[in-house]
Amino acid sequence: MFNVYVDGQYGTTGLKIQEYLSKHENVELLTIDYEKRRDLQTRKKYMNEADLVFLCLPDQAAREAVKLVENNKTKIIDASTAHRTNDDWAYGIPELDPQQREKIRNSKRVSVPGCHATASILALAPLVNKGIVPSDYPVSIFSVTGYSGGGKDTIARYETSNRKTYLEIPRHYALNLNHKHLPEIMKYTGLKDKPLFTPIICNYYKGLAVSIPLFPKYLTGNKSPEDIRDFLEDYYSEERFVKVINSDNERLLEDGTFDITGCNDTNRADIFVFGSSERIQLMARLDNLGKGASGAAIQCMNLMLNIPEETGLV
Ligand SMILES: NC(=O)C1=CN([C@@H]2O[C@H](COP(=O)(O)OP(=O)(O)OC[C@H]3O[C@@H](n4cnc5c(N)ncnc54)[C@H](OP(=O)(O)O)[C@@H]3O)[C@@H](O)[C@H]2O)C=CC1
Ligand SMILES: CC(=O)N[C@@H](CCC(=O)OP(=O)(O)O)C(=O)O
Repeated sequence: MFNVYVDGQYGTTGLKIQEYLSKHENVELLTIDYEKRRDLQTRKKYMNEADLVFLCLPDQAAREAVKLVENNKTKIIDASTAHRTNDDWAYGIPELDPQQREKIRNSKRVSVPGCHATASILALAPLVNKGIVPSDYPVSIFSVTGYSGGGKDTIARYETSNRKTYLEIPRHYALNLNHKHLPEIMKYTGLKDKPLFTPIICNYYKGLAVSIPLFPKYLTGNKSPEDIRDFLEDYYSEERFVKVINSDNERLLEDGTFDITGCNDTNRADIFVFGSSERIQLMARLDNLGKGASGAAIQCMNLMLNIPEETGLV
């Protein structure tokens, strides 16, 4: 049995991680009283008692929390953006390449990827790595997400009875074109130029999908959608949590539209390749609180504690 502590356990990702841990047979959860959740000494005590700590905090608080661990035993998984491009931390996508799972397994410090970043990297990284999408390709990523990705303050704004009318409609954000997930997307796909990334937050709780247009005549070898789909299917063929969806019956709803919530309540990411010999739409969907955050954190924990990777996950 491993002792596990969640710092920020009353926040959105923290509560979701706790939900997973409460059903996990290999771990004992160290709980902190709600009133003590920001008390430095109590947090420090739990962190140093634990075999593994999840940080579910804002970036600056996560950086400070790392310093509270004063022993060599406690492993840390950080859900924030603070350490995602730091080479001393392993990046928490086991499916990234053939080495990544081992890196996570052997690391005491693992950073959980951003939700938009996970979907974008799973779709693009193998293609850039193989040279099919040139590393200087002008990539554009369009992402539609539920509001839980914004954390408890955003959730409260959406769920109050007298909410602003504009929250009822989809809203583009990060229009400074400098969203915080861009550095990790560049680092782990190998893209040389910053993608044009447009996220849109909508009036539903969870579920996210990225759409990435690709024009075959600018890809290496003028690839068709079938070529790209076959390549990705082969690349992820051994993976339990990444699926390339091939059949049209599974791809679309009965009226021909796409279901952004199709991976909700799972730790799965689904990849889709639509299009023709002229235009391709590469898409990936996930639960932003599942494979996009807390599910990915549990998957990494299992690896770091040498527990079967899929334990507690569907
Ligand atoms: N929501 C999502 O889909 C995802 C979130 N993340 C990342 O996970 C982290 C947590 O996000 P999320 O759960 O959504 O955020 P929330 O705002 O829902 O929760 C954050 C929690 O951290 C606590 N907290 C804040 N500052 C401190 C501090 N100095 N000391 C101790 N506790 C503190 C808050 O306490 P209090 O109750 O007092 O406010 C709150 O409980 C963020 O870095 C976020 O970027 C990553 C992937 C996806
Ligand atoms: C809807 C919404 O606001 N989503 C968040 C991302 C959620 C996520 O992946 O978490 P990190 O903050 O840890 O990167 C955003 O785009 O900033």
